[in-house]
Amino acid sequence: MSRIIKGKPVADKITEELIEEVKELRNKKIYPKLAIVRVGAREDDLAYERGAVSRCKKIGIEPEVTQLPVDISQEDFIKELRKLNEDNSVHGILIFRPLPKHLDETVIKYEINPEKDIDCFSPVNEGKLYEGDDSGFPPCTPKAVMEILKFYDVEIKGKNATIIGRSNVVGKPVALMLLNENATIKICHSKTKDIAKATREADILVAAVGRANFVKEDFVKDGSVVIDVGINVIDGKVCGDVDFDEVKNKAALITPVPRGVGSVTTSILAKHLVKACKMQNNI
Ligand SMILES: NC(=O)C1=CN([C@@H]2O[C@H](COP(=O)(O)OP(=O)(O)OC[C@H]3O[C@@H](n4cnc5c(N)ncnc54)[C@H](OP(=O)(O)O)[C@@H]3O)[C@@H](O)[C@H]2O)C=CC1
Ligand SMILES: Nc1nc(=O)c2c([nH]1)NC[C@@H]1CN(c3ccc(C(=O)N[C@@H](CCC(=O)O)C(=O)O)cc3)C=[N+]21
Repeated sequence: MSRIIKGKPVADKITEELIEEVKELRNKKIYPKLAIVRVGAREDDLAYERGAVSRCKKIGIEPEVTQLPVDISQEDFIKELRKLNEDNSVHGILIFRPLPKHLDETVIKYEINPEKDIDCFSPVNEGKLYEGDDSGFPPCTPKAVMEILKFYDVEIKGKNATIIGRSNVVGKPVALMLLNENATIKICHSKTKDIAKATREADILVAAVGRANFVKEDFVKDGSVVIDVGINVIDGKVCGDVDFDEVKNKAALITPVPRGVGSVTTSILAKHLVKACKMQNNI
């Protein structure tokens, strides 16, 4: 039977520190504000929005959601983004990804002000992440995964880590962060042949696919650590990428969904927002 490693204690620790920091800022009449940009109404975006808005309120950060139609043109999207870049009351901007296919992320990412880019969309922050320069903003979810591993004393050095998913938001950066901590990494994606073979050798398995119950018992090595990043909504219920009932008998440690990685992601997001706010106020 696995030990279930929840996100809550990790998120609570970060949240408590931030409550104090924000109190001090508010005493100085500085009011941290997060702008969230959502195009359409994807279920996973809505789950993030709920989590992020309630986390911000708990901490004393003002959340502001800009909701845009799913068929918005690239030109209009960029106009909205420029407004937020120029708005001095906004300290950080989170754009939910993936964006609909007709919006070109490779163009849009050059538009976001890197100083407000608290989830590593801008090539400036991507470059810093690649270089291991921590003056920028690494992406929140990969950072949340690393914080969970650290909190529960999981050794990374010398371990085999397999990641399913290679997006710029989760898969690729989490692989880079695990590599920086001296894991040996393998990245799987939709063109990978025999994913189960690649994941069975993993001491640490990170699932970021976006498909409910994708990871079955035969994907998992006995005694491994399974981190489920996926957020899927089935019949109105949030579930991950891992078939929890099957895998719970094999893994040593496993994160649940909900109340796993997602709750830590929102607290890292809040931490980045406070960092951006302080930088913009020369604190
Ligand atoms: N808990 C949290 O805090 C967060 C959760 N998420 C969730 O994590 C999941 C992944 O998010 P994100 O990375 O943004 O999603 P993307 O859709 O951008 O990427 C999904 C990745 O999974 C791969 N993939 C899709 N289908 C298969 C398959 N059948 N076999 C193997 N690989 C496959 C894709 O491969 P290819 O590249 O070849 O297309 C791609 O690399 C989503 O459920 C999202 O909601 C995301 C961010 C934060
Ligand atoms: N640029 C970008 N970065 C992301 O990190 C990103 C994104 N776009 N698009 C959408 C996905 C999804 N995602 C979630 C994060 C937290 C919760 C979260 O807080 N979940 C709570 C439950 C929330 C609820 O359902 O009410 C939990 O797991 O306990 C959910 C989903 C981040 N994503």
